[in-house]
Amino acid sequence: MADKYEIRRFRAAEKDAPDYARGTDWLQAVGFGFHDSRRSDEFVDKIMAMYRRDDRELTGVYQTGDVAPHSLAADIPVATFGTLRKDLNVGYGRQLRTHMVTAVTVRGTHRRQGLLRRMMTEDLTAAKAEGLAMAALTASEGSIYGRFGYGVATSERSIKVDTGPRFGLRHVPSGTVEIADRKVLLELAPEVFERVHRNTPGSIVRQEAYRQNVSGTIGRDGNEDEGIKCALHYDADGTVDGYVSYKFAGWDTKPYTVEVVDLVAATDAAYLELWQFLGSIDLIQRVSWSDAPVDDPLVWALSDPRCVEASDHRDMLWLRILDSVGALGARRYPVDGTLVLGIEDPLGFAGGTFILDARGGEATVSAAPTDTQPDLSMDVADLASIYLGAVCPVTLKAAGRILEHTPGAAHQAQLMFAVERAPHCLTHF
Ligand SMILES: CC(=O)SCCNC(=O)CCNC(=O)[C@H](O)C(C)(C)COP(=O)(O)OP(=O)(O)OC[C@H]1O[C@@H](n2cnc3c(N)ncnc32)[C@H](O)[C@@H]1OP(=O)(O)O
Repeated sequence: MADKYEIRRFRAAEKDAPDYARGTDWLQAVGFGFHDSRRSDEFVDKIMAMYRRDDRELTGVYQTGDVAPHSLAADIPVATFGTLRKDLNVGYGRQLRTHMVTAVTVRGTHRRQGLLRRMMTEDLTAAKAEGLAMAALTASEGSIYGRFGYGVATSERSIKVDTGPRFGLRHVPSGTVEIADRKVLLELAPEVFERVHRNTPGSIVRQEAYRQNVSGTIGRDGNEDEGIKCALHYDADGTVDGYVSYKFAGWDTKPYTVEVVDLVAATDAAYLELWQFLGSIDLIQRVSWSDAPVDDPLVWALSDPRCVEASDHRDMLWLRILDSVGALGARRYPVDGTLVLGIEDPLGFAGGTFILDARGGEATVSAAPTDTQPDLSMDVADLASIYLGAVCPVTLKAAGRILEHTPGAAHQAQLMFAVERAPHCLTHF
């Protein structure tokens, strides 16, 4: 395979740079892999500008020999892989620089020849060599990434909220909500998100596309999205501490529905009061949101919790630990304790037996002496799953994924890996 394909890595170039076309070819290959329509040159320009702001690295796999007559040219990659780096909130406000993997595609006529495996192992090897302890992705299918050591670390779900007569929250507003021009979100969305990110375990800093999309500046087709509407929440001092970006689903959708595009609230009050606003929109009987938290205060604040119809509970953030000592040492632990963790890593990045000793919130992590018996043993993917406190080690033990050698160790891990509030990741990438 090595001589049939060549891997090239590069950054998105400036519009006038000679190698700008390399990035646009790469992007068209990504679009093809996800069954998108071919994007206009103007849209591609906008995406490339956003990629430059994120400082993404683009990886393409190219055919080295002659391509079949009439088929796509050799400079269109047969496989793509993109990466960017942002901070992950690992609980109690602590941040861990994370290698984010996205835009993974292999052209159908070149699939199952090991191209994904080659791109992934080379990329993770390079990230580890640069000192990163964590990689992350969001997956198109649940069956692909476990083999590479990724584990599900947060989940999300879709909700439909009945905003008819039975809708009502047990909450006395402390702030106010006003409608704004959607364009204000270009500036405000990153500011509000930054506050939310600091408060939310499992949150990853957002890529440039978010503020463009939620403000309707760059819609799904690359054009302005005039359907986007925006409401801002102000605290008692008049500071914007939350927003909702939303769209009306149209008069053909019954019951009449508003779809939440993005709901970001830096305080509990802002969250509930934005829902009070959504529940009060005239002519609307339903509000839907596809990125809702699994553990949602809305349900508990409603007088009638059955106003919320939840569906499609699904994996969201997948983590891949590249350095067990680095990742475990980055966390804060709410209870004292010592655990010896035996970690299997088929790719050889993070395996070994480690002593995790937590005192007063801080951890000391060290490689255990040879022949030390672990309290718990697990695959590196399972360590990733319990890392943010969203997946319970006792449940993974019950599932046969974590082996408990010391009675009570799984429960001890549950207590030690707990975080201050339910993890939720509002960043899709
Ligand atoms: C982070 C993201 O971007 S998520 C988006 C992922 N991309 C997509 O879903 C787009 C459509 N799919 C594709 O482009 C390709 O089929 C990919 C990228 C999923 C797989 O690429 P390939 O080059 O065919 O994978 P590769 O040959 O390296 O396979 C590696 C292993 O994964 C397995 N595998 C690959 N794809 C899948 C899948 N969809 N489901 C289950 N197993 C899979 C292979 O069987 C192989 O297993 P093995 O090593 O045990 O033999």
